[in-house]
Amino acid sequence: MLTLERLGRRFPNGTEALRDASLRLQQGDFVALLGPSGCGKSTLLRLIAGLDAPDAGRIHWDGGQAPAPGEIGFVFQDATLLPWASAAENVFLPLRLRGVARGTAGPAVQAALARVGLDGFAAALPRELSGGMRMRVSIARALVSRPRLLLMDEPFAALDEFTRHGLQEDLLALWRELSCSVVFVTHSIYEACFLARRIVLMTPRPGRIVTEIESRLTASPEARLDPAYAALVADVTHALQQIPTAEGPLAPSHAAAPAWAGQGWRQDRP
Ligand SMILES: Nc1ncnc2c1ncn2[C@@H]1O[C@H](COP(=O)(O)OP(=O)(O)OP(=O)(O)O)[C@@H](O)[C@H]1O
Repeated sequence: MLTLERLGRRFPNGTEALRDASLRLQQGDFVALLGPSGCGKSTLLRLIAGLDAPDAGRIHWDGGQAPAPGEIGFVFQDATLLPWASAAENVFLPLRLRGVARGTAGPAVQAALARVGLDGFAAALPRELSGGMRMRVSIARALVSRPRLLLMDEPFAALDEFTRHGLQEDLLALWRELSCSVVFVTHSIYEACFLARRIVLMTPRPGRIVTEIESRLTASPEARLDPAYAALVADVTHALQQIPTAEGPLAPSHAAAPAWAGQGWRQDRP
């Protein structure tokens, strides 16, 4: 679907957020970008979305053409809903901005709300919804144009654990149903391991992609109780501990992986 070739981004204030970041994304992938705070994960997502431009390297879309508006959905950490507009109006917004008439958009808006379990809440205002429901509206808004690629920037970070688990499971179901690709930014090793088929690890700033671990877990709620999930978490934790920084390895412990780890398939990058 997309190749990122040695992307670099230095902001006008001199902050070098990314250096030589390379990644290949296939249609139908679910990739988690995992790395410490400030390592450039959001910057990388914004470059993919076309919301910012790299200073170095290039982004190559298969077929040579960047996606049309609506082919990429973006979900942020905050639900970012219009507070005065109903759930349905918020979901309609991206279609409205593209000139789609309200009447024509109605079925798509209803379907998107139903897909995230909010059929009965079309008329509700954001303040009448819980945090998890507001995030569902935000996801419905990203899905309403049936994007090929869904970019998610720590969408569940502000939610309680019960809500987060529910939304993670719903997201997996949506991903399977819609067969879109997902790039998901997170700080959480557990979240990355539960959701993603490919867990991509980044160095501290300037962010580079150093290691990738492939998950062989079944994408289902039961995976949380699978011993292979714990083993994958151990693999990723160990790989993070190995990431070199200017001050030494990223984590204080440089211990060997536990014997029961090793379910994931690891590929180090140059
Ligand atoms: N517009 C900007 N101008 C200057 N510096 C910026 C800008 N945007 C981001 N940065 C800096 O670039 C670095 C990477 O930021 P980014 O938000 O991509 O990191 P992140 O990995 O997503 O962080 P977090 O996990 O904490 O959200 C940070 O040091 C940040 O302060």
